[in-house]
Amino acid sequence: MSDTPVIGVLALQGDVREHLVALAVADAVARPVRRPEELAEVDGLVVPGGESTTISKLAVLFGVMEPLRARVRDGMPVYGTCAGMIMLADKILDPRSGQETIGGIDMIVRRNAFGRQNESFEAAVDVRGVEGGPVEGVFIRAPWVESVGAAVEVLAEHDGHVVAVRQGNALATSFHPELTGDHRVHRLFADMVRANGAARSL
Ligand SMILES: NC(=O)CC[C@H](N)C(=O)O
Repeated sequence: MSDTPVIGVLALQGDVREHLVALAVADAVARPVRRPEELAEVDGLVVPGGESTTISKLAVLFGVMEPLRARVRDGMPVYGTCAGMIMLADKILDPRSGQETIGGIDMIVRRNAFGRQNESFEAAVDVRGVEGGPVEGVFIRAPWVESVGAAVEVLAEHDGHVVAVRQGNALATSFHPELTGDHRVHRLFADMVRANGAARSL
């Protein structure tokens, strides 16, 4: 892999375009991914925000769910925002019927958790590993992380709830940095993809 990683955005449903733009700003080559052949060609993957039940069902329909699980198990860097965070949870509370996840992060996530209190809101969030002050967290019917296993690093909390985590090469945020002009979290992820590529070519 050259210094410019190729990062896919799972393009089944959700805010794919915004992630493609954010990744390009973060000096990655960004591509939509729908099919297993496209997944095989990327160095890392973003799972966007949207509606997690729909993304789950379409992933099964497009035959990409098992390949996604295999690549995440194999250590491909992956970043999920909002619905994407839900997709990366090993377990979700109150899943809709037929809703599956890719998994990869040992956490239990509650869907629409902030929604009951506050449908959508913005808040300054300090994210460990992101330099230069808090990021603007855009929360839209956002999940929160109810509990995490020992291998999971908590990167941020809001109102006493965990909203950003990392486990190895998997990163997830409840909020949507792709909807702001501040792409520091995407840079952090692009750096994770670069570091993973460098480690593999040793
Ligand atoms: N902004 C979002 O991605 C919302 C996620 C949505 N509430 C879900 O459960 O999938």
